[in-house]
Amino acid sequence: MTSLHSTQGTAYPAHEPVVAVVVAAGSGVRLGEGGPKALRDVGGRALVAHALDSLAGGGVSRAVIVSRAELAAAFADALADAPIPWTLTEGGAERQDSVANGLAEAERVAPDSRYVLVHDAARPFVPASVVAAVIAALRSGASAVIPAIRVIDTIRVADPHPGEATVVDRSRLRAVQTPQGFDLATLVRAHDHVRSKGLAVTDDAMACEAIGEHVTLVEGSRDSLKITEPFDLLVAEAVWRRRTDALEGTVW
Ligand SMILES: Nc1ccn([C@@H]2O[C@H](COP(=O)(O)OP(=O)(O)OP(=O)(O)O)[C@@H](O)[C@H]2O)c(=O)n1
Ligand SMILES: C[C@](O)(CO)[C@H](O)COP(=O)(O)O
Repeated sequence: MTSLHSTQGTAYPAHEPVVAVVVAAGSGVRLGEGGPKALRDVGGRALVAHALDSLAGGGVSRAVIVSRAELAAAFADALADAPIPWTLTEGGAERQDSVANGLAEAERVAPDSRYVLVHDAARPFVPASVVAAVIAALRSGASAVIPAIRVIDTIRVADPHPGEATVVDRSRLRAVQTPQGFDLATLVRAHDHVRSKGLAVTDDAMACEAIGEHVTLVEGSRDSLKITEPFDLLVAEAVWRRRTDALEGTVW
């Protein structure tokens, strides 16, 4: 029997499909040499494959990977044993352009998906529990959901005067992660809006706020670090080793 979940007066199946747009079209300049970032290896598996494992574990049913067409064969290799079906589409100059392209492809390949998660391939080790929490918040009626964590350093805002900076109250600060979850039609409308207005956004929740949507926070995870610089790869290796050890019963 299919159970139904009611959101704003409309009934939807509780386990309707969720599509993810996984952006992987960046240049990876800060990571440096070693090939496309999403195809870099941790624990014998490409980062994009780890990302799909995490998304599938949390309840995502199919994925649109956004990258470069000339990497299609390499992605097919890396994702030969992916846990969910995926398709590849071309990226754009900025992350927001890549997301917009991915959304168009998601509407094409997954017209039955009411919800979309937008995820950085550069965050391969997001725990499945975080993915599931984002989806649960969407199913509870939120239209835009972001995972976020507290900051652990004292933070200062740099003043215009060189060498001077002002402390800010870090108890109110949050570092924002992905996957960010949305009602698919709302996010498409948000991206159309920011493009037509020429607005630059660094994440998709910002695009939704630009059309007046409320953004809901759920707890993120430090495991979900964004692999940006070479040091981050070392941390990712450690996160992966801890996970593998946990599966094998080794205590850290
Ligand atoms: N035009 C772009 C830029 C970024 N991204 C993706 O957005 C995510 C977050 O970007 P970041 O980690 O900052 O990656 P890069 O842009 O690749 O890094 P860099 O700035 O060092 O080149 C990554 O998964 C990246 O592939 C994308 O799909 N298209
Ligand atoms: C979307 C994001 O991961 C949220 O923290 C982040 O903004 C992406 O990184 P970028 O360097 O801004 O592309």
